[in-house]
Amino acid sequence: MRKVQFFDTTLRDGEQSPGVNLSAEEKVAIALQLERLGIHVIEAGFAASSPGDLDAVRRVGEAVTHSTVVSLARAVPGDIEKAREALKNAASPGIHVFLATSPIHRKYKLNMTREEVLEQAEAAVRLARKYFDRVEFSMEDGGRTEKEFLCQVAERVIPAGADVLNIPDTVGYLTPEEYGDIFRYMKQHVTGIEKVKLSAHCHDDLGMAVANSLAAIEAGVEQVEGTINGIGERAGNAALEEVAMALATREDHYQVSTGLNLKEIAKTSRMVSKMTGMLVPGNKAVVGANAFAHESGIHQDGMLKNSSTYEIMQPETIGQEATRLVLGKHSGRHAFRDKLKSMGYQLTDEQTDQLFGRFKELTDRKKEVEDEDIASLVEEKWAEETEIYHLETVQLTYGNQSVPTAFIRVYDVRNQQFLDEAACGNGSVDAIFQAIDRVTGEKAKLVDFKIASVTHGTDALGEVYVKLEQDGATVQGRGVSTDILEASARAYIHGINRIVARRDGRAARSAEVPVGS
Ligand SMILES: CC(=O)SCCNC(=O)CCNC(=O)[C@H](O)C(C)(C)COP(=O)(O)OP(=O)(O)OC[C@H]1O[C@@H](n2cnc3c(N)ncnc32)[C@H](O)[C@@H]1OP(=O)(O)O
Ligand SMILES: CC(C)C(=O)C(=O)O
Repeated sequence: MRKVQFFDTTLRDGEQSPGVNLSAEEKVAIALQLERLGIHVIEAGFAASSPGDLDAVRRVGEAVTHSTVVSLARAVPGDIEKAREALKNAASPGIHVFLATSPIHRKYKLNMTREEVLEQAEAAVRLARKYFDRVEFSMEDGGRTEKEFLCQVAERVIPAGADVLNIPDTVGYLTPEEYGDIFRYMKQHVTGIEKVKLSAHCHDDLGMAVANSLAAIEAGVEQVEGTINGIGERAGNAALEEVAMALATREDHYQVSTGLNLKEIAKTSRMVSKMTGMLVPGNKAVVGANAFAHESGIHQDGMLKNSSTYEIMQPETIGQEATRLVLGKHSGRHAFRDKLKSMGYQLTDEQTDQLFGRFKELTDRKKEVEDEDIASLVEEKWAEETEIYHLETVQLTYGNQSVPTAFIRVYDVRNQQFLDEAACGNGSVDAIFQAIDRVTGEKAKLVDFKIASVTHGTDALGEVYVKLEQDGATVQGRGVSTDILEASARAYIHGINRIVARRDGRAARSAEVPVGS
């Protein structure tokens, strides 16, 4: 199978992302991880850009042992000398010389004629070749350059010593077909093209960087350039992890091998995100947090039956934790049952169905249902099975100028009737507890009261614990709700139910409690 090598420029073009500034230590750490990933060429920086970057390029060059380490350089002797100085002790050094070739760049940026560009490109490559065994030459803004001029530049730099010829789509302007055509055209028209590797370097201004890179590979390039997580100047570069996974997953189509250690992808992505401070969006292909997460019931059911129904690649392939079935608004019974089972609950079909209804109600109020939410639902259900008074309504009147008043309606399970009462209190919770005492006819002493958040966010479930005492015996009560006052009422009634059950000799059926593992 044809081989395609990966050129990573996270440490150079990636660092050109606004706000990103990597220390030499960080560059070395990322470079060593890129080497573990099997990246063939690592662009460590732009030695002439600052003494700090020269030092970083030097340190990367000396730390990395297998991959080739290159420095970027403009087509001027000063930059080439700096790259040479930075990489003189590198195990496998190289240089990446560039000069813009497009009419726009020639006219407005460089103020150079075509002939001047040809001469400067050739001279720079000739000098670079004196110092380096591996010389890459890039025709900046090649994507917007006249095709026959690209060929003329190529025919000047190849004899001067370039061994890699890169045609970047610097401003992310081309369509995949147009980009592929450039390489096909050059292969047909450049004398000596077989002596060099052709390379693709794409930017993502129109969201086509990965598609363009793949089109270039189809057109026969042997090297693809990009960055981890697609970071880089403006909208960024081609995301190498996406290119790698497209080639691996669709090997049947592309028919190329990369030799990359794909299992290192997730780790590399996390490291780059952490060190650059550039967060990976959840829906990002391959490495986003949701790339292997399934939320909807129909998909989750399919996944549980066979993962190939909704996954074209496995998270393990990129060294990622297993697929996540996220329980939420769109989940169905299969996924819910699977979750209960994985948490160690053994419930009857009837219990599961009843809980599923509540779970659906909860998902209308809460975006993502976590394991703790499920545990709370199950425990709440069990509490109800031992229930004597069931809370129907809690209603509060509160104002900073008035006495808090609570109205409580409970269902008396034994006598099958609704009971109403109201009471005032020192505060909202006190008013609720006093109204519950009245409606149940019980009098309990509150000895402890704790509030905890079960899950995260403003829509989190709140959990209230109470400890009640009556006639020297204490019981605990627990209530859960997205509203903390409702959770308080539930906890208190739970405690009262236990007091009554105990007094009436009705042993709480705690032995039957399904327990989470
Ligand atoms: C497409 C790319 O990503 S290219 C890489 C872009 N990366 C960077 O620019 C990051 C590092 N850059 C830097 O630190 C600085 O720009 C430096 C140190 C390289 C140069 O700084 P300065 O000397 O102050 O020049 P400045 O950046 O303002 O302007 C660039 C100069 O280089 C010239 N130039 C641009 N590209 C090239 C090139 N490939 N070869 C030769 N000269 C070039 C410009 O025409 C301009 O020259 P002028 O001063 O005669 O008008
Ligand atoms: C230096 C070149 C390859 C570049 O980064 C670009 O054109 O985007």
